[in-house]
Amino acid sequence: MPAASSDSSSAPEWVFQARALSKIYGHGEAAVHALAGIDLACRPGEFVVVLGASGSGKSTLLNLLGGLDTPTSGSLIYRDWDLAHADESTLTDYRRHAVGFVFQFYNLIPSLTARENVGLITEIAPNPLAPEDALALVGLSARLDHFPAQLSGGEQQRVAIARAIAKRPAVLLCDEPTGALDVRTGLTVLDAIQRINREVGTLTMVITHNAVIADMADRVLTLSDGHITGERRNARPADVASLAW
Ligand SMILES: Nc1ncnc2c1ncn2[C@@H]1O[C@H](COP(=O)(O)OP(=O)(O)OP(=O)(O)O)[C@@H](O)[C@H]1O
Repeated sequence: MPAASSDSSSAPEWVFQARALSKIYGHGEAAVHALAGIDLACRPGEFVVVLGASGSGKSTLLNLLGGLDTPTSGSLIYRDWDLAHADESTLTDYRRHAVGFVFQFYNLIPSLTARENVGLITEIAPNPLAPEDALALVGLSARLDHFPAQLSGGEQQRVAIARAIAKRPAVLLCDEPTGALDVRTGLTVLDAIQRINREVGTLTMVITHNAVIADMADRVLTLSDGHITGERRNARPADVASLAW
C-alpha cells in the first residue's frame, strides 16, 4: 500500500486528513469543479453531518473519503494510507477493511434473508461481528429470517446498515440514508446510525439535504459549489428522539 509519511510512534488524532482536496470532472470548457480545495480532518468516533444543495459536491466528497474515486489534486490521508495516490487494488483493500457504506437505496439481495444478507459481508472480513449481533445493533433481532420483501423500507435500510457495520469498519459513510423513507421511518434509521456511532465508536459521516439531521452531529459542515462554507459544532448532539421534525 502507498504509505503516507507519518510518525508511527504516536497514533494520529485524526482518521482522515484532507488538504486542498479537489475533484474536476471533464476537461476544458466542460470541466466541473465538483470539489474546489477542501481542508478537513476527522477524529476517531466523530459524527459529522454534511449539508449542501444539490450539486454542491457532497457525494463527490463521500466517494473520495470512501475510496470509490481519487481526487484530481490535493492530499487525502486515511491513517497511514495515501488515498489520493492509491491504485485500484489498494483502494479495494481499503474499502474492504475500513469502510462501511450506506446509500439511499438498500441493495439487498432479494433471495437472501436479513441474516444471510449480512452474512455475505462477514464471510470476507477478517474479524466480523456475527450477523445476529450486527442485526441486534440496529434493532432487528426479531427479523433475522425475513426476506427483504417481508421487511418495511426502514427495516431494509437497517439491514443495509447492519451489513455495513458487520465488518467493524473504522468509518461509516452514509449518502442520504433516509432519502427514500418517510419521516417516522427515517427516524428509526437515524436512531440505528446514532447507536452504532455511540456504542461502537465508528467515525460516521452522513450527507443529507435535511438540515434537521444536523442537530444529531458532533460537527456540521456545509458545502457550496465545492467549498466548505460553513462549519459548526454541537456542544450537545441531540438524541434522534428529540430532533424537531
Ligand atoms: N461523474 C461525473 N461526471 C461529471 N460531472 C459530475 C460527475 N459526478 C458529479 N458531477 C458534477 O459534480 C458536481 C457535484 O456533484 P455531487 O454529486 O458531488 O453533488 P451533491 O451535492 O452530492 O448533489 P446531490 O445532493 O444532488 O446528490 C455537480 O455539478 C455534478 O453535476
